[in-house]
Amino acid sequence: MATTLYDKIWQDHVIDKNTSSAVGSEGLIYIDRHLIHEVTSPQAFAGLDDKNRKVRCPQRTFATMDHSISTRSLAIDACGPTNKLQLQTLADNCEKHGISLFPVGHQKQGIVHVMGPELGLIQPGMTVVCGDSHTATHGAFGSLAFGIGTSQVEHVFASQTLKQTKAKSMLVKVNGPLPIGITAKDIILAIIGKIGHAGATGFVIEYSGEAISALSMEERMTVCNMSIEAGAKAGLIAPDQTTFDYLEGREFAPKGDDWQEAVTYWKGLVSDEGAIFDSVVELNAADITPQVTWGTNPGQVIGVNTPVPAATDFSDPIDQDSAVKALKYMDLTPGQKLSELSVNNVFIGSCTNGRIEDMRAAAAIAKQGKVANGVTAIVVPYSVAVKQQAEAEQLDKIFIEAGFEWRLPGCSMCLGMNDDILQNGDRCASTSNRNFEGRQGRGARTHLVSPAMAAAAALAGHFADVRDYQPNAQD
Ligand SMILES: CC(C)[C@H](C(=O)O)[C@@H](O)C(=O)O
Ligand code: SF4
Repeated sequence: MATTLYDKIWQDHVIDKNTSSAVGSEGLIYIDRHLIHEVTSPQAFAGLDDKNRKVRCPQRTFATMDHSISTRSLAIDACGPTNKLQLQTLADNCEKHGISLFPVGHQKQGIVHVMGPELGLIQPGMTVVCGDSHTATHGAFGSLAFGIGTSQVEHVFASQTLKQTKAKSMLVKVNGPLPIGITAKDIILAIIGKIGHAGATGFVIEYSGEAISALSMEERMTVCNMSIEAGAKAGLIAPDQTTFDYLEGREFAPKGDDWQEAVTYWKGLVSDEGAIFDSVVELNAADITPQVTWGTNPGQVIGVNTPVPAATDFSDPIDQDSAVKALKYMDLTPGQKLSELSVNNVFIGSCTNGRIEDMRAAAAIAKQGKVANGVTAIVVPYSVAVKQQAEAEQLDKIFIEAGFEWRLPGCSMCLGMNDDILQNGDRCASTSNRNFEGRQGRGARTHLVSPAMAAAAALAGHFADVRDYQPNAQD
């Protein structure tokens, strides 16, 4: 029978091979990689300690510091005693249980969803979990990756397994080549705009189509990262030559004969011709324009040249209600042009868009002008490796010269668990993935955009169509 990529990974990981792979079936699955950070691991470690248990597979578990760290200083007490305690607790727990930790200042430190791929820890066909909702990022490698709660973190620590319910499968096809100036971020925002922020609830999404196949690994990670913002359990992209080229030679990738054997296995990790999906959604890449969220969920999104909608534009009463609330919170008027909307903050970073390619795209715009008066713009690479690469390319100099701040890696203003917090009434063009009320600070207003769009907003002081900037500025 023709099966999907999701079915194949499920079947390869259910411990009892008699487990059904029908939607809704329950199975105990083996977990290949467990990633942890300072926020969701302490209670799980405490639970283990209470029961006198050990971490079953410390060699499959990797830790980093990302949420509670400063982007201005490497000192773990730079953001106060509570953050320091959280970070020190992670260090103590990793030491006690023999888990590799990449702390602040370490060459391999980065946001948890990036650290794994950069090291070659995430490979096609694996199951990957982390106590963090954006774990779906790793699906870009054709691995089944999803966020888990703290009690599940404890379960994985103790047993390296997890009870799971087989989700439904959704195929999202993005047909045709991507137009110039349109990025992976615009693709995923357009998808969420089409299906809604809960449109994939109960599903694992597989992304395919010409526009997806043409993406780099890092762009694929951007797409999969936001699967959760459509409500999906996970996002997947079948591995191909782009995946193998990215992985080859990375620290934890298989080597020699093991590499050849792995690639042979990975090549089979595709949905079979004729595999049945529970839902199929199609988009034409040519129709995608630079996206900007206007509301307070990532599905409330429009093209940069589309006027702000009115609640009455929506047919569903729930969407209408949510639009009324969002317009009020965001202080927007129906019909308003985004190009007339001033921003006073710009954040370029996060696990969605802190990649080297993002730094390059933003720098290509930044070199065309200066940050507008009254705008604070910060650029936060998502890992030490990206920071160093960007500095080797002198992108930091371009940003600083244009009036942006160049910071140390971490989650930063994506959710402000450090001191990168917006004030009441601030309006921010942000490359992160969530625009909920108060996400970047109480009363602050977040508009999700691509890195190039964020940089353009920084220079203009309001939203601007990145396609109006000179394309050859990237040279
Ligand atoms: C702090 C963490 C548990 C949280 C998540 O699960 O996603 C954070 O990363 C976020 O983006 O809101
Ligand atoms: S960058 Fe944002 S979304 Fe990503 S892990 Fe950190 S807080 Fe969560």
